[in-house]
Amino acid sequence: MYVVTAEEMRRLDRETIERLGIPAVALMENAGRAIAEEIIKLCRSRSGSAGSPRGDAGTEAAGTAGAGGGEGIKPPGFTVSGDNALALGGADAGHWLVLAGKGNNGGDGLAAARYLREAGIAVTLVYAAAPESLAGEAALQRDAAAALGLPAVVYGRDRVDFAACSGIVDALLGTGSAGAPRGAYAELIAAANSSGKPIVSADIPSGLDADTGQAHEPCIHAAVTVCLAFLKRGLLQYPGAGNAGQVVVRSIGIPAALAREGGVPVSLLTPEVLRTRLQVDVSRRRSPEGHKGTYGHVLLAAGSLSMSGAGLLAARAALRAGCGLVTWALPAMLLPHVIGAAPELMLAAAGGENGTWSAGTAAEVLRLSTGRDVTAVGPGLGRFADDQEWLRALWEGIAAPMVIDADALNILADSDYSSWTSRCHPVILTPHPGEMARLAGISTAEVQRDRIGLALAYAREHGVTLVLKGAHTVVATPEGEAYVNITGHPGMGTGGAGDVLTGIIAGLLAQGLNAAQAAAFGVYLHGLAGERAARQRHDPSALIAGDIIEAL
Ligand SMILES: NC(=O)C1=CN([C@@H]2O[C@H](COP(=O)(O)OP(=O)(O)OC[C@H]3O[C@@H](n4cnc5c(N)ncnc54)[C@H](OP(=O)(O)O)[C@@H]3O)[C@@H](O)[C@H]2O)[C@@H](O)CC1
Ligand SMILES: Nc1ncnc2c1ncn2[C@@H]1O[C@H](COP(=O)(O)OP(=O)(O)O)[C@@H](O)[C@H]1O
Ligand SMILES: [K+]
Repeated sequence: MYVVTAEEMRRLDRETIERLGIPAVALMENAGRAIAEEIIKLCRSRSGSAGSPRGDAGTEAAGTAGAGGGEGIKPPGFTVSGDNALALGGADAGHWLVLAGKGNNGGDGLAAARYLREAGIAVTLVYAAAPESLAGEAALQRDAAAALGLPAVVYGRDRVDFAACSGIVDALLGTGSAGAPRGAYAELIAAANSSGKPIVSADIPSGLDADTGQAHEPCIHAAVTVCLAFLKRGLLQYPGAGNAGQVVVRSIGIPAALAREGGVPVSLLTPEVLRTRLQVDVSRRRSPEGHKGTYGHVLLAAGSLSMSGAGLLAARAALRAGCGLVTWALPAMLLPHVIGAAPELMLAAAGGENGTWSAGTAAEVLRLSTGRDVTAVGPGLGRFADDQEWLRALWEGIAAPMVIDADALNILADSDYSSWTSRCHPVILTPHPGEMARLAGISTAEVQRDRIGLALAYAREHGVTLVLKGAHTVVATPEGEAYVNITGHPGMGTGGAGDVLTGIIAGLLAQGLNAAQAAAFGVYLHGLAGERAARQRHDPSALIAGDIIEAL
């Protein structure tokens, strides 16, 4: 599933209209119908009649519906069914307010209003601006609604009774919105939010930045957002993702092929995207003849006296991710204490005698990395004298992919690593927002302001695969593509969860996945395992990092 900016969306709209010759109003009709269908679905689920509604009398009259249930197989008969998607199926019809802006987002809402009326739902149009100010397709929708006799009021001139309605369609502002909502728009958004009524937003909640996910003041709090054609970046990024409610992406006649051909760089990380865009074998088939040598060997340089557990978590996660062998290099003093903690691991003393790392251990890590398929560094590493020289020696000397996490990222942030000899093998960086802030030399708040945009830019500029962790982790590649993950949950905000991810990604790299595949699939599996682990406990907040490994 493609994820677009407002600008990309406008380009795809234009191409559909100008190159394919589909009239703009046809797209708007499809949008209106999709919005109405989702509202009807919401009405049905709220009134408990979620089952497929029967259409016209024809279906029942044919006498063939309801085969099964012990009645045996009935012979096929003549059937007719209605447009079930636009039928209330016994749900309370209610009365909806349609808040319409003067742009095309408003036009979508006006088209939806006609379909709602068709389904038997009473609608009142609430214009944010004088109806005469609407233009183009939105004006056409205004006139169609008027010709049909849909009641309409103008905000500021007429009274709007929010208390009496059953729900609100937010068609005030869409991808053409700029800055914080002004005037009547702001007042309508505030009134809709405080009404307590369910709000269904057309395309994006009004007041949301469609690209960054920043919520202006005020911004609609939607129960459902019917996103049109392609998912907008702002709906995936917090806080916007929190304002959107349940997001449904509906097709309106803009072919996905246009996004593909047009090089839209961002996708939602789904099994289908993993299979098709990233060509990952998500079934993780193993050859019947496979042996531990087939599945690769991870070297992990991690752990120190106060953070040995980080190394252990990463090492165990790499094994659970399916690699053949894991060697954990750690400070010599720790080694006797972790023997047996995970009998499947191989241990190698590489650090200083006092349980910490030292610059002089780089030579030993380099030696250990020979013949290993991947080296992961960072979990529980700590900082030490001349650690920049240490990391530089590994960066320049390890002839295999590297995963760099935790304190190794902080070392990198303190280094001018663009001046280091460039590597022939890929690097995956896995920062959380705080580490990302140090790497990019900005504040954490600035990192969170547009995670997708930042990840794309940083990965391209530095030639690395970047895993920007946190809710909706972004994986960005040096080639300028990005994948946004939505597996996982806030219960995974627990010490060591990131170390587990490092191990998973390293384990996948060892099995021959390329950097983008290992990062994306690793992030996806990590979130999925977190979900599964949470289900096994009574509350997601009880999750600890080790549970994620066991759920892999
Ligand atoms: N064929 C198509 O094009 C398709 C379009 N589609 C739909 O159209 C939407 C995009 O429509 P759009 O480009 O007309 O912009 P839209 O979001 O309605 O807002 C523009 C209006 O808002 C106003 N305004 C702006 N900022 C403001 C603020 N802060 N506070 C107050 N007012 C503000 C601005 O007024 P101005 O500032 O220019 O006076 C202008 O009048 C898209 O999200 C989707 O729903 C889809 O159905 C697919 C087919
Ligand atoms: N709200 C959330 N939703 C989904 N995943 C989350 C959420 N909070 C944290 N995570 C995931 O948990 C992991 C935490 O990693 P990190 O902060 O590096 O922890 P640590 O350094 O303790 O190992 C990351 O993979 C992150 O994406
Ligand atoms: K909207």
